[in-house]
Amino acid sequence: MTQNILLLPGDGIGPEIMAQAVRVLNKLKTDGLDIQWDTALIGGCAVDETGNPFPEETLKKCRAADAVLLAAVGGPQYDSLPREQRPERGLLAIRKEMQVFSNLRPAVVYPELVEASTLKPEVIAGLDIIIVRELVGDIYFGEPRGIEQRVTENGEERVGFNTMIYNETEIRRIAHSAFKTAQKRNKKLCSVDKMNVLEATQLWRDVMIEVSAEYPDVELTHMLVDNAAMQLVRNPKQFDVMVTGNMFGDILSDAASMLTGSIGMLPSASLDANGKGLYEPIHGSAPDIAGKNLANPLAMILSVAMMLRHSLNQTEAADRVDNAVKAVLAKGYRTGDIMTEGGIKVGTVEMGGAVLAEM
Ligand SMILES: NC(=O)C1=CN([C@@H]2O[C@H](COP(=O)(O)OP(=O)(O)OC[C@H]3O[C@@H](n4cnc5c(N)ncnc54)[C@H](O)[C@@H]3O)[C@@H](O)[C@H]2O)C=CC1
Ligand SMILES: CC(C)CC(=O)C(=O)O
Ligand SMILES: [Mg+2]
Repeated sequence: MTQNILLLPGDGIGPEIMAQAVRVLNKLKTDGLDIQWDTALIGGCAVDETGNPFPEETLKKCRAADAVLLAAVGGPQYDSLPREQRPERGLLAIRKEMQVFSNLRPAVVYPELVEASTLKPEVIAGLDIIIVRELVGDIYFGEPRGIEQRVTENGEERVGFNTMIYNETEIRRIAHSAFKTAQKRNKKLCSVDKMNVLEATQLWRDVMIEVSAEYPDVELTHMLVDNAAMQLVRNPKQFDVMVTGNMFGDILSDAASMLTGSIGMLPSASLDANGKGLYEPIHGSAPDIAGKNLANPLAMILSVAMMLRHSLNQTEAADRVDNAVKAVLAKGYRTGDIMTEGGIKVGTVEMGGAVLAEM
C-alpha cells in the first residue's frame, strides 16, 4: 500500500534543505518505493498566508499522513507578533497534536568529520550517543504562562512567568521509550534532571527509578543537568542513551551537535505511542544563512532515513540513504559548517546532488 508523507518546508533554510530531501524521496520512488507526498504550510509562511502558524488544512493533512517531515520554522521578522501567531507556536502545536512525546536525537561522529569538531579527536572519535527528549510537556507547554502587570516587592511592574510541570504518566511513557532504546543499544541510560532545586524533576527522577524495576538489564544512572552539560563536552563517550525533559533536551542536544562537527548533522525522530512520527533536523531556520545555498542539508536527509526506518518500515531504503551520506563524507564533500582540510567545498544543492549520486 502506498505510504503518504506530509512535507512541511517551513521558513528560512527550511525550503532549501527540504528540496534536497525531496530529491532523495524522488530517487527512492523512481527506484520502486511505494510512497507519495503532499506539502503544507507551517510556521512563518503559514502566518503570512493564513494568519495561523498551524492552519487547519495542515492539521488535516497531518492526520491523514503516515509520517510527517518538517524542515524548520521561525525568523526575526516574526519576533514581534503576538505569541499565538509566532512560528514556534506552530511547531509546538503540531508536536502536541501528533502526541509525539519521544524525541530521539542521535549524535554520531563520522570518522571523516572528527577534525570538524572543536573538541580534541580523542574526546569525540567514535562517539555514538542518543538523547531521548520528552517533547510534549514541561515548561514549553505548562500553564499558567504569560507576561502581566503585578504588584511585587518593588511595586507594580511586569512579571514574566512559565510553569515547569510533568505528571507521572508523561514521565512514565518517556521512561519506557528511553529504557527500550537503551535495551536495543548498550543497556546504559543516564537520566538528566535538576532534582536538587526543581520539584517537577524530583518527580522525574522518582518515576525513572520506579520504571527501572521493569528493565533490570539496563543500568540507570542520574545526573544533574548543569553537570551533564559539562560532562558532554568533557567526556561525551561516558554516555550512551540520555533521557531528559523538553527544555533540558533542547539545550543539551544543540550542545551535543557540536561534538559531531555541526548542528547541520543532527536529525531527529519524534514518535507517538504507535510509531507514527514527525521527523526534523534539530536545528532551526538559520536566518543568517537562508537563501544563500550555504545550509548543510545532511541533518534533513538523515531525518528522511529516520522516517523510513521508524515510521515507514523501509529499513533497506533507510540504509541506502544513511550509506549515501557516509559515502559523500568519505569522498570529502563538505558544506561550510563541516569544512575539514582538503575537503571539497559545496553548497546545499551540490551536497544534495552528491548524496543523490551515491544513491
Ligand atoms: N525546529 C525548529 O523549527 C526550530 C526553530 N528555531 C527557530 O529558528 C530561528 C533561528 O534560531 P537560531 O537560534 O538562530 O538557531 P538555528 O539552529 O536556526 O541556527 C543556529 C546557528 O546554526 C547555524 N545552522 C543551523 N542549521 C544549519 C545548517 N543546516 N547548516 C549550517 N549551519 C546551520 C545557523 O546558521 C546559526 O548560525 C528562530 O526563529 C528559532 O525560534 C530554532 C530551533 C529549532
Ligand atoms: C521552538 C523550539 C522548542 C524548537 C527547538 O529549539 C527544538 O525543538 O529543538
Ligand atoms: Mg532546539
